[in-house]
Amino acid sequence: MSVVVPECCDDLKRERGRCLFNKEELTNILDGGPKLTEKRRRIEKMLINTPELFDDVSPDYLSHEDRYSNELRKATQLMTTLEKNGFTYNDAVTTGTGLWLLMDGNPLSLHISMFLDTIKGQSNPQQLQEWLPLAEKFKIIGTYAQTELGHGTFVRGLETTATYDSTTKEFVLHSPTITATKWWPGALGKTSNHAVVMAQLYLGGKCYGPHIFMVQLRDLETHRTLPGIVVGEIGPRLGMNSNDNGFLQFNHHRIPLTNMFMKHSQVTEDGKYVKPLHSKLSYGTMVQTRVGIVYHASRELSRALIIAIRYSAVRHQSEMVPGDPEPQILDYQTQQYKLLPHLASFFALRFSARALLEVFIGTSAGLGSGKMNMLPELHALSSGLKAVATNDAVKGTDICRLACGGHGYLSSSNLPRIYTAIAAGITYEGENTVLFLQVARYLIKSFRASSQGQTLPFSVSYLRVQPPSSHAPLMSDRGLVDALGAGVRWMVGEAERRLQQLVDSGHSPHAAWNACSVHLVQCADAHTRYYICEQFVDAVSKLGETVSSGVHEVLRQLCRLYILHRVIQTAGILLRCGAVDGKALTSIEEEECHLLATLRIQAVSIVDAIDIKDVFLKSTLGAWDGNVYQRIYEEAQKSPLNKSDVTQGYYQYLRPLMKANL
Ligand SMILES: CCC/C=C/C(=O)SCCNC(=O)CCNC(=O)[C@H](O)C(C)(C)COP(=O)([O-])OP(=O)([O-])OC[C@H]1O[C@@H](n2cnc3c(N)ncnc32)[C@H](O)[C@@H]1OP(=O)([O-])[O-]
Ligand SMILES: Cc1cc2nc3c(=O)[nH]c(=O)nc-3n(C[C@H](O)[C@H](O)[C@H](O)COP(=O)(O)OP(=O)(O)OC[C@H]3O[C@@H](n4cnc5c(N)ncnc54)[C@H](O)[C@@H]3O)c2cc1C
Repeated sequence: MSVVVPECCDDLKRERGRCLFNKEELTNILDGGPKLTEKRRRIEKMLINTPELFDDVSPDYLSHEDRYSNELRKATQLMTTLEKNGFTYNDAVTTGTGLWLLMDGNPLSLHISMFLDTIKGQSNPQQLQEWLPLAEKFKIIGTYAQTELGHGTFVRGLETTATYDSTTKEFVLHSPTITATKWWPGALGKTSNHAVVMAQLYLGGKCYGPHIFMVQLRDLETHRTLPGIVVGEIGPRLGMNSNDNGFLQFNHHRIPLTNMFMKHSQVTEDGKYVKPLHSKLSYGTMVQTRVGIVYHASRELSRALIIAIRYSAVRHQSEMVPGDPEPQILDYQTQQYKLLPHLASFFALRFSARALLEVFIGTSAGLGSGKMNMLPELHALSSGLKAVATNDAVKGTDICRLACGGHGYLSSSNLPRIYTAIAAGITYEGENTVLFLQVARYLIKSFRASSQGQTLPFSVSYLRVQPPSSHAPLMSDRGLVDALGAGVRWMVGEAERRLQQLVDSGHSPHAAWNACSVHLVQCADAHTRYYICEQFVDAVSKLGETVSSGVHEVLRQLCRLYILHRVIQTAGILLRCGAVDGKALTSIEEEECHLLATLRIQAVSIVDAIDIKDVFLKSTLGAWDGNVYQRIYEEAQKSPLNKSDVTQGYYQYLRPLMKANL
């Protein structure tokens, strides 16, 4: 049974008819300018015209092995299509487009991200010349092998050793225990023939801490594992099952001296160690990846929002007024409250991701000329934003799923897959609590430095002990952001006081730190969100002069909603430090409800402006035409169980049970 699909259902037509702003202009802002929109669309067109990039059968119906092969087929096709058409894999990553065709964890993602980034960021000139062309042309395929069975977070605790043998000018890589087994790296199991491996460097019996090594794992002709190496796949996971996350053990495996990445620290032929300019430069690939994850999280959240908001405009349920037709569920205030603050979050994250990228580019340029002073600021910002972005994207995506009721639980809605993919982001690339604790360390250090009269770097300058008083009226955007800043300053001051009190009463600084760590994580979260609010307000006010009034108004409303929501979430702290009073909070709550109703009218148009095509949304609930029920029904027909009326299971199990004398 198939029906003629209307261009777009009446509900969505009506929603789109109410649009009060120029969608294309908003699309351009989100992309970073009209040229980037145009480029993204060119890539999309090319991909859409490549049928090999699509699934014949939903991966849900494939075996574990077939899922992997199918994803590998698409990933390799994607890389060749991009290359042939004059684009790079980076174009597919930065626009999000290509990856959405593969997104259940694809076996080349670690190669095009962390493997290449390590080669670019950690190689000396000779290494770069040797490895980069090979990796860029896929002559070698690699991954980033750091985490072990026993340690992921605590990089200094890794157990894999790289012991230098000056007689042969080789490193001997070894996994001395079961817990030293590398565990988790994407594409390590079956795809990669190389890996960048984090291992403890030993010279003359002394350990110099974790360093990075280029290691060939498999023969380049036969793809068989090399002697001295055991490698395999770790088995099914919550999601991302089309990637071959792997394990790896070394048994006194030898690699040449020149395979240690030597841009920052070096080992000479006679086994002498040359220190890097900063001891954490070898963590550079992680920092770079965290910057990218902020974008990635915002993109995944936006996919979920498009699906849930379009569906909420199509779905009618219950009676708002007895006897009236069933309303669109988007008309319920509670539905608006579920979805619209997350829509505001998406914009906030997108603008913050851009600001972070600029800090990253600036810091990297500085590193090139030996300037290390921006590194702590970049580490704190990238850690905090990675944690907030993934936490919020996971929460927001799940709320989108719940907001779609039962149908959100269907695989064909694509919400479960978006959720499981982004859920991993809370853990990988630095578990979020751990990253927040790194931010907290920076906050406390900055707060103490300020007490001693030192000038603070820009992202923490508002923490200075005697800040200038805010002149903005409290209820203005700036006034509320200042109030949030005052709240964070109070929290950090309180954390510092508690730490000091514990130390004064005889606790060691480390024990005191652990005893305050719940509060410290809250400080880091609040600080990062304050930064995000600032970036959002700045971005909207800067755009003010350059964009049409309709677009500016929508952005202003989204920014306002983000700030109001944040103030309500932090009400307890803001009341305690006197930054707001109960009366102000009541009016903020009322304003938020009013804003939800205002934004609701534009909600479908706003998600349209995010401009993600149906082939990338892959959702029965979120397609442009709103033809939800027909799509769900047709997807169900593809279930292999529907191939026959009576399944084998009936003959094998059900019938014998029915015939048994129980
Ligand atoms: C994409 C999908 C695939 C996924 C892939 C993966 O997951 S791959 C696997 C991903 N795995 C992970 O992400 C693992 C997560 N774990 C880690 O990254 C590290 O173990 C750590 C950062 C938690 C601690 O590191 P540690 O024990 O070595 O350090 P410490 O705590 O003793 O602090 C000492 C000082 O160093 C400073 N500092 C630290 N890092 C940086 C930096 N990058 N830059 C600058 N500075 C940095 C810190 O602020 C402190 O400064 P202070 O206060 O003294 O001035
Ligand atoms: C899908 C996926 C893909 C991955 N891909 C890769 C990859 O390509 N390459 C790679 O090398 N690794 C990869 N990883 C591994 C990932 O980086 C680690 O899992 C991550 O760094 C967390 O480390 P862990 O698993 O040891 O967690 P743990 O550190 O054991 O965390 C467990 C709990 O302990 C808490 N905890 C730990 N330390 C502290 C502390 N100091 N203070 C307070 N609480 C603490 C954490 O907050 C958490 O609640 C991947 C993981 C996943 C899930």
